[in-house]
Amino acid sequence: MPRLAHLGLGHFFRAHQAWYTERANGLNPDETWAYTAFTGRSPVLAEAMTAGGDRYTLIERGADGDTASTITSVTRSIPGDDADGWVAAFSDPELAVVTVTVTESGYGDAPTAAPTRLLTGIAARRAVGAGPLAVVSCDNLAGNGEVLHGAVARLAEASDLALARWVERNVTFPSTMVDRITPHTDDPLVVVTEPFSEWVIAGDFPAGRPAWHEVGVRFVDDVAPYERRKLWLLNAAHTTMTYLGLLRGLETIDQAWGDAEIRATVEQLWTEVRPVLGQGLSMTLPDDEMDAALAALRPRFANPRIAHRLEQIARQGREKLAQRQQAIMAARIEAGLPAGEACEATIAAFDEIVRKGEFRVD
Ligand SMILES: NC(=O)c1ccc[n+]([C@@H]2O[C@H](COP(=O)([O-])OP(=O)(O)OC[C@H]3O[C@@H](n4cnc5c(N)ncnc54)[C@H](O)[C@@H]3O)[C@@H](O)[C@H]2O)c1
Ligand SMILES: O=P(O)(O)OC[C@@H](O)[C@@H](O)[C@H](O)[C@H](O)CO
Repeated sequence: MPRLAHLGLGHFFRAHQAWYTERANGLNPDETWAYTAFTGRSPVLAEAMTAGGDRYTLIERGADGDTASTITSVTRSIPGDDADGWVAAFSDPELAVVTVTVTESGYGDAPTAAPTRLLTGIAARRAVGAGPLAVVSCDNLAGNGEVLHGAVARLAEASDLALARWVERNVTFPSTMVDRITPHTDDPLVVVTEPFSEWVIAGDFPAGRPAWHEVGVRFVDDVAPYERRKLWLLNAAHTTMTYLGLLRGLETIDQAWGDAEIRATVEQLWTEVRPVLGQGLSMTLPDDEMDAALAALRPRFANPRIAHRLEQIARQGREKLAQRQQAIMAARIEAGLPAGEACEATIAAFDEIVRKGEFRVD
């Protein structure tokens, strides 16, 4: 039985966590790890993956060409509404790690959101004495592990105090910084992503994990400075390019980056972010790490072949702005600085898009 489970089978999981696992398996053929992957909502992708023998093609699309590989680390794909399949996966003592990518909206208290479903699985696991587990959020949320832990703990405390105690003793919620630009594609068995990839993890894995550390994953004591770096430099820049770009009739990130005024606004955003990047954190990354991140970001945004659509990034705009531009502005104001023109311009563009009603931002 697979020792890994995933909630939120989609594009990013297959370009990132499943890809790292595939590579770790390649280096450790005697100790391979496999995934059971559950969709978050619609069953369509699980059905397509099953019909395709759970093998899919990952295309790493650089500015100059493609590299294609077949990924086999997902061995079972299950529709998210298969409650029996979910309970069976959690009841298996072999299960060691559950990764999660359900978007920002998947952390609420709806029955279909991640916390409720995880608690159902964890309760089943406790009932059969199947042992400890790591639950790893891989969504673009600040403090994603803490957020998920808090949500699961609150639900447990409200329903069953003994279960809440069991969660505290047996389930860990590592925090992660995840990065790999992965646009959505139409073919369910083909995932297109960029060559760049990063995964930084802080936290314990009480039942073990794949040898991700052998394939570039960094294990650190505190992931917050890495998350902050990525969220405020990359994701905030995506948000700025998206709303400014849509207002100008542009369609993709590389087009927005190619617009001199938008590019200048992004560079201005990075200037606004820099003095507050470490604010409220216990450590700040060294300047040269920031410079390296920005030097890598410019060609990533310019990649003309990745076609990352602004309409995709525009979704869930309010949640994203709260974590990105509004958080940056709050940090600047707290530091006695002006709120920041690039952040204000992004929010004004978002408001204009909402007013016009041409694009979905919810
Ligand atoms: N695509 C990227 O470039 C990228 C990069 C880094 C991180 N991420 C993170 O991964 C997340 C998913 O991205 P993706 O490209 O895989 O999207 P996707 O649409 O391909 O897959 C999203 C998955 O989440 C599920 N889901 C969505 N909303 C949900 C909800 N409210 N409750 C429960 N399940 C829900 C969907 O059913 C689906 O299984 C992003 O929101 C982001 O946090 C994505
Ligand atoms: O994934 P979202 O929807 O939070 O934001 C859209 C993009 O900014 C995002 O997916 C990036 O491509 C990604 O975070 C790169 O690692």
